[in-house]
Amino acid sequence: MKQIELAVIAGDGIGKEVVPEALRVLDVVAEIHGGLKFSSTYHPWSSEYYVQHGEMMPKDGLSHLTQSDAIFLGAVGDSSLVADHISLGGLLLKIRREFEQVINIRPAKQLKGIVSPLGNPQNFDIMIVRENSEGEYSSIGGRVHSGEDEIVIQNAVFTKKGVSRVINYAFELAQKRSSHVTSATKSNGIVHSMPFWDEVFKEVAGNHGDVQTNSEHIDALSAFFITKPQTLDVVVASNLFGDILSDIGAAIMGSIGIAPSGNINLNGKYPSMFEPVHGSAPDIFGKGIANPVGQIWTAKMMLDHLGEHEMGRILLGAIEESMQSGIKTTDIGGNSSTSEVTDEIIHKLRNK
Ligand SMILES: NC(=O)c1ccc[n+]([C@@H]2O[C@H](COP(=O)([O-])OP(=O)(O)OC[C@H]3O[C@@H](n4cnc5c(N)ncnc54)[C@H](O)[C@@H]3O)[C@@H](O)[C@H]2O)c1
Ligand SMILES: O=C(O)C[C@@H](O)C(=O)O
Ligand SMILES: [K+]
Ligand SMILES: [Mn+2]
Repeated sequence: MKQIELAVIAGDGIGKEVVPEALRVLDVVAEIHGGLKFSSTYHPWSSEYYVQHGEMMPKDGLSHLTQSDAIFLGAVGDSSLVADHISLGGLLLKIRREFEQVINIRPAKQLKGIVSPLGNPQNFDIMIVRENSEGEYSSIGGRVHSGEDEIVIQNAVFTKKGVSRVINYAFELAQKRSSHVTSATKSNGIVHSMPFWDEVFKEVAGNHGDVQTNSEHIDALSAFFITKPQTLDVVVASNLFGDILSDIGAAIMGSIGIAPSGNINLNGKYPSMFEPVHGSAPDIFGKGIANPVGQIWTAKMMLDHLGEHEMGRILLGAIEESMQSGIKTTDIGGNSSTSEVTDEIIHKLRNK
């Protein structure tokens, strides 16, 4: 029996609704597999936890996660309780950084049974490779003086190590796909970091002669996601550009509610973390209508990461069959509840 230890952080808002649903699905996956068992350790770290304890997680919180095979997270953020930069900084971004989850992979492709809002979507299949540890998300800078004299500085950090690492990852991934990498740049306006990004991209491209490349400014590339997504394969981007592109990728698939992601640790020192692209969606929390597909597809990515590719393939098939049968939440044009969608996915899984 292969025992998989999961550290589970449902977090805030709809994270608390979709994580239990995906765990229900994973238990069925284990049952069908026959030789697999998930054992979950739940951590209540969230904005509510902050209100009670004055911090998003205990001081030794990370040490509770190190032994797990993977971290399975929902969403973090409840600005009615804690400012977003405190809640995300104290939990989500802290885990990404301290566990050296330096790459964030976010697929955007058409799923059977889900209608893209694009008029002519032409079967796109994109993988966004987002730098996940530095760039625009660096907490370097500060605020001085006040009122009309206030000065605010936010620095972006781009290291040779970090940039070449994410670009190399993108090229290696492209070699397993359609062998094409698009770089998201903005070297016409951001005059230090982005020309540097372009140089590193060229250098890495030179070592991967079999991979086709192009480089697009982020504004134009954002539009290409809408006008010609079928021309994109792997898209490599800095932390902020990758964040924005992944919401566009989710939108052209049909909803932010279905997009999955993996925060990948490459050096094996710490576990990787899997979470949907979406946040805590306070506008729909508590209504039972959150789309669980993002969290369940995320579970599929986690299965792949844990070497269970066959189960991952079966799970994605079950998601697509459920969507084709019309059991969907309202964000993708259905009228089913969160748990009805999960039940249908489980039903399809059992009939595979
Ligand atoms: N990785 C994360 O944990 C993460 C990601 C994004 C935002 N956040 C946080 O979440 C909070 C809300 O942020 P936001 O509103 O910018 O983004 P959001 O992704 O939570 O919501 C954006 C819109 O998408 C809808 N939506 C999101 N997930 C859905 C789902 N599963 N099913 C159906 N509809 C869904 C919401 O109802 C909302 O209309 C903030 O505190 C933010 O900081 C966290
Ligand atoms: O990384 C962020 O900015 C948080 C959230 O928007 C995400 O995409 O995970
Ligand atoms: K999330
Ligand atoms: Mn985001």
